[in-house]
Amino acid sequence: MIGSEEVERETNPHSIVSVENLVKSYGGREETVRAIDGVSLTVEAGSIVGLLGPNGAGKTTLIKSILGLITPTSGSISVGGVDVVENPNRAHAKMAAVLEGARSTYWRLTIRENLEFFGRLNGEVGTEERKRHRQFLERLNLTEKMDDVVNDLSRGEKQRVSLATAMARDIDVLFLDEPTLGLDVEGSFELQQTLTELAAQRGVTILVSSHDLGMIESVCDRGIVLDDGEIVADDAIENLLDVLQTRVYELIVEGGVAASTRNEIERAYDVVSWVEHRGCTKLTVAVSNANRIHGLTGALVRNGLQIRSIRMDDTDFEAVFASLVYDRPHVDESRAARGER
Ligand SMILES: Nc1ncnc2c1ncn2[C@@H]1O[C@H](COP(=O)(O)OP(=O)(O)OP(=O)(O)O)[C@@H](O)[C@H]1O
Repeated sequence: MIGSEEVERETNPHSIVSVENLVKSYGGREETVRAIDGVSLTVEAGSIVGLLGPNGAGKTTLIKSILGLITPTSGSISVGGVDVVENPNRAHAKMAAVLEGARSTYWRLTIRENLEFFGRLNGEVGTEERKRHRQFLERLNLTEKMDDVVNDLSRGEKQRVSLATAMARDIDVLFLDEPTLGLDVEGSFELQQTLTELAAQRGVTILVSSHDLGMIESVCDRGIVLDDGEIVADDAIENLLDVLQTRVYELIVEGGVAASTRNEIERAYDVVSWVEHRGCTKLTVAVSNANRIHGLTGALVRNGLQIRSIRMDDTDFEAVFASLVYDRPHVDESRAARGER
C-alpha cells in the first residue's frame, strides 16, 4: 500500500528469519508430494544453523522457499522483517545462496569480474567494497587466481568463488546446500573456518544443509532435523551429538541367527535390520560410539556366530535418523514379510 510502512513481523527482536506454518506441495491432481508439511521456525541473527535429514526430507525445498525461489503452497516467511512472498526483491537484497549444482558464478568471467558484477547488484562498487572483496579473496586463498577465468579452476576453487560472489554483496543471511561436496579435507576445513568467521565477525546468519555430519557438528550452533517434510528435532548442537556421531555398520555373519540371539542383540543395540541372503545374515546397526562395535562382535561370537565382514556405511542417514533418533521404524522387508516386528 502506498505510504504504508512495512509491518515488522518478528516478535523476537533478535530473529532474522521467521517461517510460520510453511507447506509446500509439488505435483498436480494425480499425485501430490508434500515436501514441507507445516514447518515453523525462527533463526537468531548471527547464528549458524545446520539443516539435517535423510534424502528427500525437504531441506532444499525449505531453503529455496526462504530464498523466495519457489512459492509456498501456504504459510508465511519473512527475512529481516520483509515478507519473502510479497516482497521478493526486497527480501532478496538481504540474502545470498550457494546451492548445490547451481552455477552461482559466470564461468567465462574471471574471479575479479564476477565479484564486480555481483557486487554491483547491491549498488556501486567503490574503494571500500573492493577492499572488502580483496580481504575475502585472501581469506579464501583465491588472491593469486583473481584474474583467472572461473571455468579453469578446480571444483573446490569454484566452490570458494561461489562463496566469494555470494559475499560480494553485503548480505545478512547466507544459505549453503551441501557446501563440502567435492572438497578435500583441507578445503572443507578452510570453508568451515570461513563460515565461523563470517558469523562471528560480520554477524552473517548462516543456514547450511549437509550430509557432512562432522562439518555440521564443528560449525553450527544449532541443528534442525527434517524428516518427511516435518521438523523432528530442533536443538543446540551439543544436544544432538548422539545423532551427529552416529554411524551405521553392516556386519555379515555366516548362516542364520537364532531368535534368542537376535533378541539379545536388539536389547543392547540399535538394530536397523536383519537380512538373510545366500546362507548369510546381514545385520545393520547404528552406533553412536565406534567402541560399541567391539561389544557387538563379542556378543555375536559368544552366540556361536562367525563374522565374515564388517563395514561402516557412512551414507545411510535414513537408517541413522530412523532407527535412533525419532523412533520411526526402519522397515526391513524380509522381516515384515515373515510377520516379525
Ligand atoms: N520440483 C519438484 N517436483 C516434484 N517433487 C519434488 C520437486 N522437488 C522436490 N520434490 C520432492 O519433494 C521432497 C523433498 O525434496 P527436497 O529436495 O526438498 O529434499 P532434500 O531433503 O533436500 O533431499 P536431498 O538430501 O536428497 O537433497 C522429495 O520427495 C522430492 O522428491
